[in-house]
Amino acid sequence: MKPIKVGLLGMGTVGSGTFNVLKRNQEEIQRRAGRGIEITMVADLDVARAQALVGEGVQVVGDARAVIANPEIDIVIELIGGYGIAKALVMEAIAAGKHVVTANKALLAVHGTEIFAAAQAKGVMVAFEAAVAGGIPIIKALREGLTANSIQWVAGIINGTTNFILSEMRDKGLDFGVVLKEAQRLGYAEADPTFDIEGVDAAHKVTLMSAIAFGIPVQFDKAYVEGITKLGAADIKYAEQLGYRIKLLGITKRTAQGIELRVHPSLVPTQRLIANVEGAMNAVMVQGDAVGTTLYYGKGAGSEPTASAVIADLVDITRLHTADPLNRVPHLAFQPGAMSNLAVLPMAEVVTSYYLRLRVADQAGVLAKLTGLLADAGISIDAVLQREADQVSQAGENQTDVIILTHDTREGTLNEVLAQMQALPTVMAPIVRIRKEELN
Ligand SMILES: NC(=O)C1=CN([C@@H]2O[C@H](COP(=O)(O)OP(=O)(O)OC[C@H]3O[C@@H](n4cnc5c(N)ncnc54)[C@H](O)[C@@H]3O)[C@@H](O)[C@H]2O)C=CC1
Ligand SMILES: N[C@@H](CC=O)C(=O)O
Ligand code: NA
Repeated sequence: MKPIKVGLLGMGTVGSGTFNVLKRNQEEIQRRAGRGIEITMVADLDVARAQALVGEGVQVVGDARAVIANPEIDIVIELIGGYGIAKALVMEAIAAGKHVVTANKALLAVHGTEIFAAAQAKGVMVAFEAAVAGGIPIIKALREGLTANSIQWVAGIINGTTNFILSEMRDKGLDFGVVLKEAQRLGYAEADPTFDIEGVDAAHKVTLMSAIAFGIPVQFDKAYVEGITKLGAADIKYAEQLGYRIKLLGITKRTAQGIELRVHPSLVPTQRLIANVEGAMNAVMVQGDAVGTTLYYGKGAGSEPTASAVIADLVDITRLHTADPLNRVPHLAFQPGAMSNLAVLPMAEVVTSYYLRLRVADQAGVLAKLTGLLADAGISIDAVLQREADQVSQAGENQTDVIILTHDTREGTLNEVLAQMQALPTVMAPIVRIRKEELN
């Protein structure tokens, strides 16, 4: 089957990430989608810059309407932003019968009712996973994964720029303005950063989540919005002393009287997971009556994290509209005919690092012997710890514990060294080995 053809409007931070990730992972994405997905036409005001980014094989134009007018294009990705030209282009793409993927939360939070109605009438999809919490699949979780639940509330850190500012101010004592400039440099901030710092961007996102969680129309105009600009450094410090962190939260909650929809700085107990979400990271908590509380964490902004969500929407649309109905949601995510025969490794081939605890005779030269065996096998040591003198008597007058952290090595190699260590007369008990995962 021929690839599905996609037109991309706006080759900026997210547009270039989308192009690059789709190109880099095209083979794997095709095996999931059941059909190739190709960006064949791009529009940007800066044609030369966009052409340099996509290379010669892709047509680049300055007029986005030329993309919409191209009958070969099935899906239009809108990554220009704002309510102006972006709204006109999205409405025109829908009118032309194209599916639309957008990261534009401002547009959907304010004009969503009109846009979704037009798409419904035309029988096309408007997909917007990237619009809320960037790369975190929160729209899919709310819309599909949690579909059995009566959702009670959703609360999240959904603006990377402000979370970055609050973290840097607290940890490094940096000035608000300096950190904001850095967030802009890193591509997190909106074209108009007042949207970030005044809570408007978070309100756009929580408005969309509220609609999906409670089945209500998008109603940005009803949201209470308070940003972080009036927050003093002293409040961040005092909150910390009282056991709280200040986070800009977007909250929407079902109550007997109606729906709460609000964005404001909030004190959150420091021991909560969400209080420890730092930098530009996002996290969304969802409370459902059946599932209880769930938490979704990840990068809410930036070029490729946001692209990840844009492409997930492209795959959804491709599957729904072109795949064999049986394989729209392939059982194992990849189309049945596109499974890989990658081998699952035997444990001996796994590479990881280790914590070792050895009960040894408390004699000179024992430690050197142990570290020598590791060195001979090419296993480097990250840290060594010997029990304190006052702990020795508990282990026995002539014995002590040695703890060794290794760097990464093959499990098979370590097993050979462990066997040699265990055979030493100075090793007095079975060696304890715990694998170590940095998970970063
Ligand atoms: N940057 C981020 O981390 C995230 C951004 N978003 C959203 O994604 C959208 C795009 O954001 P960014 O990529 O950061 O913006 P950007 O400012 O980096 O890119 C926008 C691009 O659109 C082009 N453009 C402007 N007017 C145009 C027109 N009339 N026709 C064709 N091209 C035009 C610009 O030249 C620019 O290259 C926005 O809606 C934003 O809110 C969503 C999640 C994260
Ligand atoms: N400006 C936004 C970008 C993503 O939506 C943010 O800082 O989170
Ligand atoms: Na998302």
